[in-house]
Amino acid sequence: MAFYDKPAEISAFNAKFEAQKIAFAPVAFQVARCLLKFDILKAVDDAGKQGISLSALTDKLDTSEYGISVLLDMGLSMGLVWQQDDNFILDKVGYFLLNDDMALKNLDFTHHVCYQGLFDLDKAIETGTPAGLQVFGDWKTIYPGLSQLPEEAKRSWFEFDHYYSDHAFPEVLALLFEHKPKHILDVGGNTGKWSLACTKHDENVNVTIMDLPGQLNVALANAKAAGVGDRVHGHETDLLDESRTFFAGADTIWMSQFLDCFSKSEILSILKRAADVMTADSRLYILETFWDRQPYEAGAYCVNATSIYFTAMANGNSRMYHSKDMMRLIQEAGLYVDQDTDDLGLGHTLLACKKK
Ligand SMILES: C[S@@+](CC[C@H](N)C(=O)[O-])C[C@H]1O[C@@H](n2cnc3c(N)ncnc32)[C@H](O)[C@@H]1O
Repeated sequence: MAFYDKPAEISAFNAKFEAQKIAFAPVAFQVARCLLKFDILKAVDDAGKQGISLSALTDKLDTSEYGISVLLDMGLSMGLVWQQDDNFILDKVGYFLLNDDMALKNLDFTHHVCYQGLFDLDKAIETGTPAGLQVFGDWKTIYPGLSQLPEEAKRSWFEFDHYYSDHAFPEVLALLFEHKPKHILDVGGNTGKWSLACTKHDENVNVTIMDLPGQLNVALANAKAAGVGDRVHGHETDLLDESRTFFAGADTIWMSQFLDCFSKSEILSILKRAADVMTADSRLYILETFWDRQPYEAGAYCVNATSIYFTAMANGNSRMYHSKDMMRLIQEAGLYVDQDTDDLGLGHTLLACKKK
């Protein structure tokens, strides 16, 4: 990690400007979203290097002249567009907002899942509960409610989750199958994407998905539809209930983007229960995005911002961890890290653990 280890080199004058940007950050966010939603940025992009005037944009688009002008003027201040004479021209940040799929997924998730609930971030911090989640329902954590979220929130939650894991899965699949697993326990298997990838990769492997009932039903239906229903099995559980033990028939345990859904004490309890069903030959794989292991500062920014989703919306007590915290918990649970691989997928780390 080559960032966050020295004070910013910035003048007081510019630092004061940065403080104003933070004060108006939700405004900037919603302006960016509207410039995308109403195709204004796209129309500016389509106009190329010579750009396009406000009146030409008004003729072209369904949005009012007032709407376009007020959004684009803020777009100038945000560096999304620049102006030459009367024409607006797309600038670099605007280009990436329009074309970078990670920025689009993050924006979509922030708007549909987090935005309203973030109003209650202070209450979440004070109470250690996901106080923002009440905008969607009365669940203790977001996970039992995932399949019942409003349509747009549900779509963007799954797209966000899958965007990150989909990028990592092809690379980690090869690493996992180096050890020729026969039966994989996919803990928090969600919609079954990993189980389907494993059963496609190896025609003999079996997978048992352990998850809450809502997700498990969807995952098993997906496995059946993919023709691998006989090799993808279900084990319904709620791992917040410490009396629930792990499925014991697997040689390999897989936890992808899973432990970040739990507090440190919950992780310790989960890892101890995993260790209880492991033998000296078993392997437990943990795939996570640790903020300190990101190759670029942009990655650490996204990972730390995602932590706040866990605080306000998901459960009020979990986060994207520093890798040292996870290492301590792994040790305390009676396991050790046998293999530690960074820079997989989009800033993912794979920890292969064995029993001490
Ligand atoms: C962030 S998703 C990870 C999905 C998938 N493993 C991936 O990499 O894309 C977390 C998963 O953990 C499950 N989960 C959350 N809380 C749980 C609990 N208390 N018991 C069992 N599963 C839980 C959720 O239902 C969800 O499927």
